[in-house]
Amino acid sequence: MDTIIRMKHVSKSYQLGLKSIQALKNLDFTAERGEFVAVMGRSGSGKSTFLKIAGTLEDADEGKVWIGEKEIQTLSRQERCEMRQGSIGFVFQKYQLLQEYTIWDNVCMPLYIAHQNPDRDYIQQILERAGLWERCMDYPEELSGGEQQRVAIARAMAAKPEIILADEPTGNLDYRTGQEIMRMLRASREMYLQTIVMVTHDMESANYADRIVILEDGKLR
Ligand SMILES: Nc1ncnc2c1ncn2[C@@H]1O[C@H](COP(=O)(O)OP(=O)(O)OP(=O)(O)O)[C@@H](O)[C@H]1O
Repeated sequence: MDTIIRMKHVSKSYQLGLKSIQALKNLDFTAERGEFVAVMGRSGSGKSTFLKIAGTLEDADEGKVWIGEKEIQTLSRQERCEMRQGSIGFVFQKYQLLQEYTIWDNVCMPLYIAHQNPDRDYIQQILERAGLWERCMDYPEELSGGEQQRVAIARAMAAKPEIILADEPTGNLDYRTGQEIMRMLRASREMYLQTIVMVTHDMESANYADRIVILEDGKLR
């Protein structure tokens, strides 16, 4: 097995005034290269916190996280940022596209931020696979919710990351459009051998994954 994400004994609390909220408690998790994992759990069970820590957007209070061979806690801020830009693509429930930029520029944005030149053939390929090549000079507000989420997935893939982390990617979409998004995620995993970790409330979406884990009491089972 080739482990790409490993989390060991991870704990995370938030301080709200005098109150401490424990979101994750001694959590262990591994994802193998090419695996598609769905994370479910009731509201407030820590799913987004888990994804942010796996994606190195937030630090754990305790425990360790590895992305490939790299132990995150040992990296400098700059190294961590470069690792994230190169290895991890994010998809959010609310798409988070930049309205004043075209679809093409939205998809290329992670590369512009990392001062890299887009691989134009590859970007065209992922836009074609997303069914959006003809729309690439349009703006996000001219697209439907499902189309915007397909742009967000293409954007997550722009830097050819090994890992895609998706937080409720179908949460804003109707059933049929949600299924389209899941098929797109699954197909891109098969084409580019990415690891996908997806938080969802929706059992239909979770069924596209190879494995479903449940977050409960700050731990996965
Ligand atoms: N920045 C923060 N400050 C304070 N508390 C927070 C913060 N982020 C999360 N929490 C708390 O941590 C717990 C876990 O939150 P998290 O967003 O990870 O849950 P979730 O399972 O993703 O929830 P949902 O399904 O409703 O999106 C919740 O009790 C939440 O209120």
